[in-house]
Amino acid sequence: MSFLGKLRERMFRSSSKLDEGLDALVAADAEPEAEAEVETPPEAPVVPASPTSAPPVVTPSVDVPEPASAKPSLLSRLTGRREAPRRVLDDDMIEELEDLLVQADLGVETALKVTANIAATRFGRRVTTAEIKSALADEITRIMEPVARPLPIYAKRPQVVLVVGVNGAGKTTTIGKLASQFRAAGKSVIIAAGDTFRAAAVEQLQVWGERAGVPVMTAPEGSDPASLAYDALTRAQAEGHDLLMIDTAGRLQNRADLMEELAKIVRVLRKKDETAPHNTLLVLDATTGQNALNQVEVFRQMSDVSGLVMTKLDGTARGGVLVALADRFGLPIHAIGVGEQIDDLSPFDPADFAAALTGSDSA
Ligand SMILES: Nc1nc2c(ncn2[C@@H]2O[C@H](COP(=O)(O)OP(=O)(O)OP(=O)(O)O)[C@@H](O)[C@H]2O)c(=O)[nH]1
Repeated sequence: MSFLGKLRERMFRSSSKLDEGLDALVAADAEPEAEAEVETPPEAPVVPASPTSAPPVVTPSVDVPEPASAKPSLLSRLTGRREAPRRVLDDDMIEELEDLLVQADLGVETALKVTANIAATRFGRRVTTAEIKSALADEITRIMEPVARPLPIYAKRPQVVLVVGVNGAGKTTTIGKLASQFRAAGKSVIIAAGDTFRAAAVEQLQVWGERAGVPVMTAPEGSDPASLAYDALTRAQAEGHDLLMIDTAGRLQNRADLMEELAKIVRVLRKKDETAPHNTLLVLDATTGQNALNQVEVFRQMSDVSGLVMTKLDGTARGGVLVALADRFGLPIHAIGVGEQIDDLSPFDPADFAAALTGSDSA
């Protein structure tokens, strides 16, 4: 199955609220085709309806508005098939679209920006659901394109990747998936189980290490994570590994302690390599919706976050938060998690994501 197919199937398996909402948006107030009378924007040229032309092809990039009072095409009258319902894009519809986007976790700021851009070239026009979905997908793609960047791989060996995020966000799983992908790409990887306070977290990482075929360095429960990080970097250098991935604790309950713990890990890593860590990956759980924005703020205060991985995009209708994140922070999005299996981590493709989120066919 193509990535888009898989993403679509998984991302909103439980419910595609935005997709359904957009369908309802136009259908709710659709005008009978032949009766719609709206004012054509004065500056817009009017395209005469040709009696022999096919039903209008809906493309968001066409700036020429539909004639407001267009009758059903000859083809649709002959075949008796209904054309797609249309609704005038007016203030009411824009407001409803904004609400829909806010509900889909794009956040108020991003929702307003996106709808304003859609309205800029279409206000007063009679639009179909497909046109709105496609326009929305284009806007989302435009926001996301600058941030869609795979985890950079440097010539520097070992490249140290610090992985941060709250408990349960999917750090361990993501480290396992990434390690497996890097191994498949011929890189040698070593993992350090830096959440030394939770035996279960260490065990889980060992399971993932086995699955990925990658060694996992551990330390006794309750020992200093910075000391483990130091030992792990020493070993990675001695054994010539390409990548060292360091898991960390995610106890936000005691923010000051966590901040000190992360700072200390960075300090000791720099004793061995002053350029380390080379990446600080923040793992976020899509199902937390807008809370993910707060987590970025908090972790940016605690560490030098260089990129994001968004997990659990399968089966949530809250994936829109990724758009808000891209719009607000502009941090690179390296990958997205779409399941619990080892190969369920995909590079982030903005057009595919936008198509899956909106239910559009434009990708
Ligand atoms: N559906 C789904 N589940 C995921 C994904 N990524 C992680 N999970 C699940 O989320 C749960 C938490 O993942 P972990 O990797 O243990 O999270 P963590 O951040 O390491 O959490 P702690 O070990 O508590 O610090 C596990 O049950 C994973 O299987 C994903 O992309 N999709």
